[in-house]
Amino acid sequence: MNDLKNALIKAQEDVRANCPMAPSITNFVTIDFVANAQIAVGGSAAMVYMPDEGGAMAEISKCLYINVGTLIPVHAETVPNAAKAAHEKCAYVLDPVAAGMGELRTKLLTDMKDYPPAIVRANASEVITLAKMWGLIDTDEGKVRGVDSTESVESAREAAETLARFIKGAVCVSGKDDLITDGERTILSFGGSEYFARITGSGCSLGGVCAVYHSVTDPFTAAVAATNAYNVAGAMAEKKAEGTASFKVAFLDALSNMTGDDLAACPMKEI
Ligand SMILES: Nc1ncnc2c1ncn2[C@@H]1O[C@H](COP(=O)(O)OP(=O)(O)O)[C@@H](O)[C@H]1O
Ligand SMILES: Cc1ncsc1CCOP(=O)(O)O
Ligand SMILES: [Mg+2]
Repeated sequence: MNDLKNALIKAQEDVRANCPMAPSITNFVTIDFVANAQIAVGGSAAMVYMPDEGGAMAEISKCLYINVGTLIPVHAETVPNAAKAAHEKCAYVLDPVAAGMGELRTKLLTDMKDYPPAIVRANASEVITLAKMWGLIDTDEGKVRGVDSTESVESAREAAETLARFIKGAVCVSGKDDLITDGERTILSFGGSEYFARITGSGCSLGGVCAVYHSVTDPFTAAVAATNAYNVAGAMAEKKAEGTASFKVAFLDALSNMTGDDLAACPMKEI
């Protein structure tokens, strides 16, 4: 655990020192929150849409963020172009929002098996569904109910570990407690706030923040750094919040003051 804590401290220092740009192809609902969270932790944001833009961004950044939350026809070209370019030239974080819903989403996510992300950040249902889609596990679990999870974080452990080994990266399953694994090590990160489940975009923005940290460190450390940042900042924000809107503001404030020591102090447990 001490090695991990030191890596978290270094990751936060490197992000603040280098302000890495982690470009996103992300949904229209939460795009502003994603950009603001990325900037708050010390990174820089650039949101793109067009079929040639993800490839161009893969040339000038270390990690892209792809979130399939609100698909429109242009994404049929934009998403695979960006994912292929990022897989070859740098890396990408995937949020498979509402995996299993609709033909285009299913095709885009299924095809990503051939050019996988370095980090999958999703809720339990989405992680189980993606692992099933890629033929990595066989289970009756993984029922899709729009963008929210119907499964517990613990029930996604096998799917997450199998997926992490397949992508040779990390999987972060979010929920009340968050599970992060690289297929060898699996940890739980604690904290956060129930307010997260009452605002939209906490999951989406967490994926964008994973991409910022993965621009300076390995997938597992990056996924833990982002998750711990949310757990620490979420707990701080809850103390100030008077409702969901003031929670969101206080959360971004806390994220913008995040230090490496805060990330290392977040309660974690190896399981
Ligand atoms: N009940 C909860 N208590 C504490 N933190 C939570 C809770 N529900 C979600 N979170 C946090 O909210 C963020 C987004 O997770 P989640 O809501 O599972 O993603 P999604 O929005 O994609 O379904 C994560 O940082 C997670 O830890
Ligand atoms: C509500 C909604 N609909 C399509 S994408 C989206 C945002 C989901 O955000 P999150 O999974 O972070 O709550
Ligand atoms: Mg989500």
